[in-house]
Amino acid sequence: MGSTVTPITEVSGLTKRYSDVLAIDDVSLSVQAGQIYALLGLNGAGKTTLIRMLLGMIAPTKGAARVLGADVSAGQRSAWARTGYLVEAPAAYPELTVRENLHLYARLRHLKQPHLRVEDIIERLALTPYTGRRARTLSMGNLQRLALAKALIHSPDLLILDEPVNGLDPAGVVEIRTLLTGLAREHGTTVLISSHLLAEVARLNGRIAILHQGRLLAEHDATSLDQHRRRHITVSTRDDTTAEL
Ligand SMILES: Nc1ncnc2c1ncn2[C@@H]1O[C@H](COP(=O)(O)OP(=O)(O)OP(=O)(O)O)[C@@H](O)[C@H]1O
Repeated sequence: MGSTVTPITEVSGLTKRYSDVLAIDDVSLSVQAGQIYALLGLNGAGKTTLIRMLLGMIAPTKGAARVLGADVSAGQRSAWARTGYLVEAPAAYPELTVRENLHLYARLRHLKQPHLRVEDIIERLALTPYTGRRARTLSMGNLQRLALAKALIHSPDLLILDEPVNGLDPAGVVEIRTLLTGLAREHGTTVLISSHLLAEVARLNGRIAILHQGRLLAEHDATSLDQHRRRHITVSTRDDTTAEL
């Protein structure tokens, strides 16, 4: 038996141009099963653009991306059933309660035993006190939790999260970190996450890809980043100053 392991996500020469802006510039990377892979970059680095291409929401200008065996760059949609995602602002049906929203998502995903899944995910995302609240009355942090619950409701093999801790208080950030590392460790879930916070992604103990002005500058294992480098990784910004990520 061969021991070749197919990456969960494989990106090769991926490029996205918006008229004169090269949002993603010839990016190649691969994400292995069960890995936590963080895209780290400043505002405008291209994180959301890359994630949207991986989800098949936008087509690349050039290059290829395969996700869970599907050629998403060519419009194949088969990865959707095994992928959970959260991209940009969390969205929910504003007039439905937290529980009603989750039941709706469970139906959209054709889940068996939707009631059990909904109750389980409510507990795991600490949404129990809010189940009867309409989504429009939730705080930003709890709306973010609801969006994560939606992303996880079908126990996906791959979780793609664009800045998932935005809007969460410090305790919420720790909860989400614990949830993500637990999913990867105990369930083998692959997590692809974007962030502009180096300290936060370093704590996930996965692989970190530094994205800047659309280019993938470097990849590091979080464990190999010592405290000094964690504090001092800087990149040149467009105006030639440096900024800490
Ligand atoms: N639809 C679009 N039309 C034109 N330019 C776009 C479009 N979407 C993104 N861009 C540009 O592409 C670049 C990358 O944007 P992107 O949103 O991917 O970055 P980001 O790293 O996710 O930033 P942020 O952290 O602020 O969300 C930016 O210069 C942005 O202005």
